Amino acid sequence: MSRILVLNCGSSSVKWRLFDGPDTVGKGLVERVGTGGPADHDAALSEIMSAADLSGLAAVGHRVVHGGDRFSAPTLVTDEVFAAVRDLVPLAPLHNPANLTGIEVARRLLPGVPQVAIFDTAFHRTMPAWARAYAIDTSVAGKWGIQRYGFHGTSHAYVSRRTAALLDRPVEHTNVITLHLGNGASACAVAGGHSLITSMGMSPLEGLVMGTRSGDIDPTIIFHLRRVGGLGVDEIDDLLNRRSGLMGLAGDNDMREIEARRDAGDEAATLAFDVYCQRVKGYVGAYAALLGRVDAVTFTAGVGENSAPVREACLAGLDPFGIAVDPDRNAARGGERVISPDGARVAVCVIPTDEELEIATQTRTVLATT
Ligand SMILES: Nc1ncnc2c1ncn2[C@@H]1O[C@H](COP(=O)(O)OP(=O)(O)O)[C@@H](O)[C@H]1O
Ligand SMILES: CC(=O)OP(=O)(O)O
Ligand SMILES: [Mg+2]
Repeated sequence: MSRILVLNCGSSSVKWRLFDGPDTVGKGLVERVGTGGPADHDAALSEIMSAADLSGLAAVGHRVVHGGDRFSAPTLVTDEVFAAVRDLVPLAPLHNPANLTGIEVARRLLPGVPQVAIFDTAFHRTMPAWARAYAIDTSVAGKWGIQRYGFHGTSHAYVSRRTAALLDRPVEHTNVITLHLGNGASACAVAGGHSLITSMGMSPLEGLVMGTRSGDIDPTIIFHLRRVGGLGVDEIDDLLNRRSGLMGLAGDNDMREIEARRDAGDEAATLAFDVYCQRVKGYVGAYAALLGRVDAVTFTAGVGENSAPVREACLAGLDPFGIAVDPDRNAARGGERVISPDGARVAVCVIPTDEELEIATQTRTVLATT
């Protein structure tokens, strides 16, 4: 059976996994990278690739965050595809550079091994026109390619499918609100297995509060900082992408630290926690309205899988919507699980995401057709 290496370069971590057929034969995680720029990612990757036994590889599958208008399926990386991903860097400044570094390092160390790109945006290409459009002049939007794309698609697709399986329901008749809460964070309303709408937009900056990203803000803030505050456009970009979110509100992007400080009575950490969780709750309400019927709400990724206090706060007070969390089930640890009380109208689930498995599976489909 063929061996596949998967590289998932996120904004704060590099995850890698080596598959031999369906089995995982090696894996690792390098955390807290990215603060020192792409050099960080290059070093982490070179370390990984020298530590693992990469003989007999059939392919390397790469997570690529922004695929723009062009990519809606897993794609063999050619020079031309590489250039197209590079052209999208301005729309995913924390991610596409790291993804390109991953491809470059893999090409350098594994010459002749096919490289396959799996795009975060692909799952959301089914979003209806009203979910993709921003309400601005359509001629301006058309000229500059301004539209909503959505991200974390590999994760939203995987956990919504696993949610249906856990609940023993057919995917095509299951509506799930998936909450991917990692360093980057996004919500998705998945209707019958398809993305209906998601909180990230043209770039991974829109929507929920994140580790270092603001999520939704009034665009006037940008004009004001430019015109009145005298900040440059690049400074504002840096502020909103790298120095906002939990980091901006409390000086730390790691939810573990925010929780520890909140427990100790720290006001900034308490405010950061509240802004973060109330934003999630607002999206859950909005997406319940858009879906009409909600069968499940599923938490995933670093914060969603591990933080009982965040899960509790995000859904507190939603009993009138049939959404509730059982405190003991929420506090227990484990793999795929239901944390709502028995008989609740909406199942609340925790599903560990597995972007790497999904990427390996999709990489094999490309190999099978080329
Ligand atoms: N036990 C925990 N409690 C709260 N947050 C946690 C815990 N473990 C991990 N996290 C959070 O998960 C984040 C990383 O999530 P992850 O999905 O791996 O990120 P990414 O893929 O975006 O780099 C960390 O920044 C940290 O805040
Ligand atoms: C798209 C995105 O924000 O990814 P990550 O959560 O890995 O930073
Ligand atoms: Mg991630």
